[in-house]
Amino acid sequence: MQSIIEVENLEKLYKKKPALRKISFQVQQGEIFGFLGPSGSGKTTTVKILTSQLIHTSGKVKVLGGDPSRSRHPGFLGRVGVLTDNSGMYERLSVHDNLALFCRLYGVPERRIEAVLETVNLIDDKHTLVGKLSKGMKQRITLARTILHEPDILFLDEPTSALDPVNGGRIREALREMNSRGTTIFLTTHNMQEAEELCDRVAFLNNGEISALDTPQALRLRHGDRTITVTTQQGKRVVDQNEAGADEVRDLIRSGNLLAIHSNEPTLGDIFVKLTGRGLE
Ligand SMILES: Nc1ncnc2c1ncn2[C@@H]1O[C@H](COP(=O)(O)OP(=O)(O)OP(=O)(O)O)[C@@H](O)[C@H]1O
Repeated sequence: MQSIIEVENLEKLYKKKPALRKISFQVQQGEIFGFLGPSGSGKTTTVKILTSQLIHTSGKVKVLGGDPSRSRHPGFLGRVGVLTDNSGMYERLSVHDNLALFCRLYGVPERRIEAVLETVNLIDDKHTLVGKLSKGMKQRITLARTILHEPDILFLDEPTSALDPVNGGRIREALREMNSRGTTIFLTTHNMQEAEELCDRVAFLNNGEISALDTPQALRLRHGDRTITVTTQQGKRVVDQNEAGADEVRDLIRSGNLLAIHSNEPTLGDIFVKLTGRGLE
């Protein structure tokens, strides 16, 4: 697979104070890459550097083969989508008319409007004024605008923060659909459940440093304690996942005393705390 983002020893100082401390990572084409970290860990700073909104202090950054800070290299902006908090929508225009404006701006045919509204599940609100939309719907029309020009990479900074579970779920569904059609997604979040659900790989960012980077499954395997909890009529008991534990579980099944078995796999949030000594919130 090909790297679509390459970051090497990236450092960012704000007035001599480090926000990113020489981090390195690569994102492969077609993946959903999660950047997880608590508030102030450097997620937004990273997204801004990768999308040419901020200049880094030192290190190498390549997005789509070029340095975003220097070049706005040919085709860069046309191949990248960035979802930010600021919707920039006209409240007195309908959903359709807002998107039609952006179609003209991007040089995209208006037939794309139907397709993006399908993706974000807003087709029934095509003629609703943006000012009348709920917060979750506004977030979805902003996503629709971001993907009008079919970007190769989509950068999302906390896309579902402040959304209720239903609207958050709709955004995640839309992201999965876009990813299945080939869009690479770089997602920052402090919502570890969102990361577990969506991401092929995750990086843990803490205080401007990457403390782990792998698939959620590999992280769980590496940091799990390989035990299971069995529930019997007498209560709960933790059993090691080894031969002695297997004998114990077999005996419980034979005796008819076993009520439930649960794996004790850690969540990404548990692993984050274990590695960094702090939570994600
Ligand atoms: N313009 C700025 N000037 C000075 N310091 C800044 C500036 N922007 C960010 N910082 C500092 O850099 C560090 C990283 O901030 P950043 O916004 O990248 O973190 P974040 O992980 O995105 O946090 P959040 O989840 O709260 O948005 C923080 O200590 C922040 O105070």
